[in-house]
Amino acid sequence: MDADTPTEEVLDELFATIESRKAELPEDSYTTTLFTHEKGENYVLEKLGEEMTETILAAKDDDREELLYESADLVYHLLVLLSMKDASLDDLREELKNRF
Ligand SMILES: N=c1c2ncn([C@@H]3O[C@H](COP(=O)(O)OP(=O)(O)OP(=O)(O)O)[C@@H](O)[C@H]3O)c2ncn1[C@@H]1O[C@H](COP(=O)(O)O)[C@@H](O)[C@H]1O
Repeated sequence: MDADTPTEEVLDELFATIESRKAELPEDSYTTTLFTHEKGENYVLEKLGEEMTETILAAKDDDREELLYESADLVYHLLVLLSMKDASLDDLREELKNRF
């Protein structure tokens, strides 16, 4: 993903990057550390809990900038979890669509 990615394609690009990290496990990648952590998926679950808490605190503080920053951390870690469980962004879209 780079700065030229159209905004509406960012989630797809991010998920594709996560899938690529999962397949290739490059050494200098934060995403790789999530896929290879000694605590396994529990580490990602802990990170999700932390990011959720930080998101809630930002909302309670009415700190819009922090809310967006922590929400982005939360969404990124959620996408890593979906990838870890062999679910895709399209699976998530399908689930949401079924609720219309
Ligand atoms: N979107 C993200 C992304 N969001 C959050 N993070 C990392 O998630 C970690 C969050 O951990 P913490 O909350 O402990 O860190 P923090 O935010 O500095 O600390 P707090 O102030 O929130 O407590 C940080 O190390 C962030 O760098 C991310 N790391 C990577 N990505 C994307 O994934 C792509 C691939 O990244 P690599 O795998 O590193 O190549 C990147 O190009 C980005 O597009």
